[in-house]
This record gives sequence, C-alpha cells and structure tokens, in this order.
Amino acid sequence: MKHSDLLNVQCSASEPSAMPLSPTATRELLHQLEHLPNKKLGQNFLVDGNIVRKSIELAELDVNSAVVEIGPGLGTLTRAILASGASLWAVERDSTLAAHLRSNVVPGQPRLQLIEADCLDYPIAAIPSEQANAGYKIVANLPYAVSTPWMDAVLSGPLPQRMVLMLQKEAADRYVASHGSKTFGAISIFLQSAYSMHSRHLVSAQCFHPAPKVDSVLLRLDLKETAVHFPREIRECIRRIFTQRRKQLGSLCKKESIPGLSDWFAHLIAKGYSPNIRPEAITYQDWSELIKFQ
Ligand SMILES: C[S@@+](CC[C@H](N)C(=O)[O-])C[C@H]1O[C@@H](n2cnc3c(N)ncnc32)[C@H](O)[C@@H]1O
Repeated sequence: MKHSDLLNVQCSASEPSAMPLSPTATRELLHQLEHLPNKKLGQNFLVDGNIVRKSIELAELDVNSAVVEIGPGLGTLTRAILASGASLWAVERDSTLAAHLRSNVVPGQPRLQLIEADCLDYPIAAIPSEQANAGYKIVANLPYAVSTPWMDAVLSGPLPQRMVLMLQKEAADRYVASHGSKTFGAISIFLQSAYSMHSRHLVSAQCFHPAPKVDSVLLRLDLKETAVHFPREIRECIRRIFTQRRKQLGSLCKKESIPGLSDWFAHLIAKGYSPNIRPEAITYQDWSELIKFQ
C-alpha cells in the first residue's frame, strides 16, 4: 500500500452544542460523571467536530447502514453515527461510561444496541450474525492498547465491508506496511489480503481530550471483492513464522505441519524467489496464495 495519500486533518474552530466537542465541555461532563480518563483503557475522547464529520463522511453511512462502534465513551462519535440514520451496535468496557450512554444516548435511540463488555470478547459488539453476514461497517476511535488483537479477531470474520478507524500511527503503519519493511508482519498480510486502503489522515493530538502522547491516524479500509480470508490454523502458522522473521523461510516451513506449506514454498521458488528468502520479503499476494495449496 502507498503512503502518498497521508493527509493532515485540521481541528475545527467551531463545535456543535449537542456533543461535548471541546476540551472544556468534555472536562465538565467528566467532572459531572466523577470520572477521570482511564489511561489503560485509552480514554482519549474526540473533542473535534471536523474529525467526527470526516469519520462519518468516510464511512458513507445512510439509513440502510449497519454499524459497529468500539468504545463509544462519552458518545460523541456514537451520536454522529446515529444522526446518519444508521443502526448501531456498540461495545463499551468502562461501566461509568456505559451507564452514561445508557441514560443519555440509548433511551432516545432505538437504533442503538449497547453492550458493556470487552471488545476482545465481542469484537463486532453483539451485531446479529444474519446482519453481519448481510454487510456491516465499523466506525471507531479505538482503544489503542488493544487495537491489534481486536483487528486480528475482526479478521477472523465475518468481515466488515468498510472500516473507518482512529488508530495509533505505529499500528496503522504496521497494518499497511509493504513487504521488505521492518514493520511488515502477519497482521499486514491478513489485513491487506482482505482490504485496500482508501485513505489515511494524520490527526493532531489536540483533537482529543486528554491529548494522547502518541501520533494518531484516521484510516479507511475497504473490503476487496477478491478478499482472502485465512483460516485460523493458517493465521496461527504465519504468526509463528513471523516470530522468527530473520530466519530462512524454507527451514521455518519444515517445522510446520500445515498441509500444502512445502508445495507453496516450492511454488514460490519456481516463481523466482531465492531459496534463502526470509518471511518478510514475500509479498502479501504471495502469502495469500498459500490458501490455494490447502
Ligand atoms: C479512544 S476512546 C474513544 C471514546 C469515544 N468513542 C470518542 O471517540 O470520544 C476509547 C474507548 O474505548 C473504551 N475501551 C477501552 N478498552 C476497551 C475494551 N477492551 N473493550 C471495549 N471498550 C474499550 C474506553 O473506555 C473508551 O471509551
């Protein structure tokens, strides 16, 4: 994936009144709730209207959309998703914030189903499987600490048609890394085999309260028509191989018992790869061919 479409999104000056879209309003609301932002839960709340609008615009939502949100927090993005007419399934782990959402957002919004749970247990909230299979989108300002295990869980399917995600820049870099780079790994292969990157925007720390100490990126990913979905045992095998990424792929393949692995490796050599090739030097397209050898 190219990084040439990395754009900056500026924070906005004016803020709609219905949402806590300023650091002051957010501080006041947190004070009313007697709640201090929890660092471990990545509680950096969006306080910028431009970023909220940009997220909704990128998601292209309408009344027919089924959306999953991870970590609705104070409900800023949640309200904007609902204003599009979409139906929303959300999962929030923090009990104070879940109670706030239940009393302030859920009652007026029959299109919102909120569960208080860990997104690693409910990676696509509790969206019914018929709805998920019929097509859904994910829009979320993610808790950064769990974004990669959560993404791994999402990629086990059913796959969303589109994801508009606020992520720590380092995580986004890994997801869209090209082969041969130090950040290219198993998650890059799984994600890029199923999704194309539509756009990537750098987001200023000032767009959050409290301002995070890491850089943030708003990423839109669209499901490919030819999406490759790796079965669990192959994903685990690739993950094991990448724990020894500097070793030669040929010797790593010999240690694995996945059917078809040695045939796939022979196919790579026939295509012109060196027998001494390392896992990180294989393109995600060639990794995704592995499923044809099962
Ligand atoms: C970056 S904040 C986003 C809050 C809100 N969506 C916004 O944009 O202002 C991350 C949210 O995820 C919640 N969270 C953290 N870890 C979680 C987990 N494992 N499962 C579900 N929610 C989690 C936090 O409590 C917080 O509300």
